[in-house]
Amino acid sequence: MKVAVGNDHRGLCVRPRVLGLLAELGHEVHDLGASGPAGVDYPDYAIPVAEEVAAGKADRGVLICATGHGMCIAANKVHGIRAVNSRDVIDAELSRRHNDSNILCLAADLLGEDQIERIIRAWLLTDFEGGRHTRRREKVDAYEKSHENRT
Ligand SMILES: O=C(CO)[C@H](O)[C@H](O)COP(=O)(O)O
Repeated sequence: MKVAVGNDHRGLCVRPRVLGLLAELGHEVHDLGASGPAGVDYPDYAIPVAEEVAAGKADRGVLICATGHGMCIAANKVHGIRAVNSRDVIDAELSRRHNDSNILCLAADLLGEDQIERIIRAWLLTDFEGGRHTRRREKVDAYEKSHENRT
């Protein structure tokens, strides 16, 4: 898969491990993250990654900040994005199986690197189950579509 990755200054510490893991797993990585320790603003990284995923230029996105919350909030403003902030493997798997999440947000301050690696591996390997979950996802999509271009 093509995976777009972004981090702010607080996600910088886990960036090498995440980029290395994705490459090791054979994914094509587009790194859009901050590369230095200077304080930056998470929307400047979340939105470009989300736009790549929404446009189909990337299949999935991974975003890392201190808590994962800011990245998740910002990414979900982009139409077509279903970003989740996962703290464990089961949570990440369920977000794929039930919600077809297309961006995974991670908390560098709250998760160890090993846990982050386990979460990413599981999330990338888990498929959307479809069925009743498709109907629910389509209701979200329909709401989003009906509110496009509203000011
Ligand atoms: O987790 C985050 C957003 O959800 C940011 O990484 C965090 O808020 C950055 O904080 P600071 O400017 O104090 O380093």
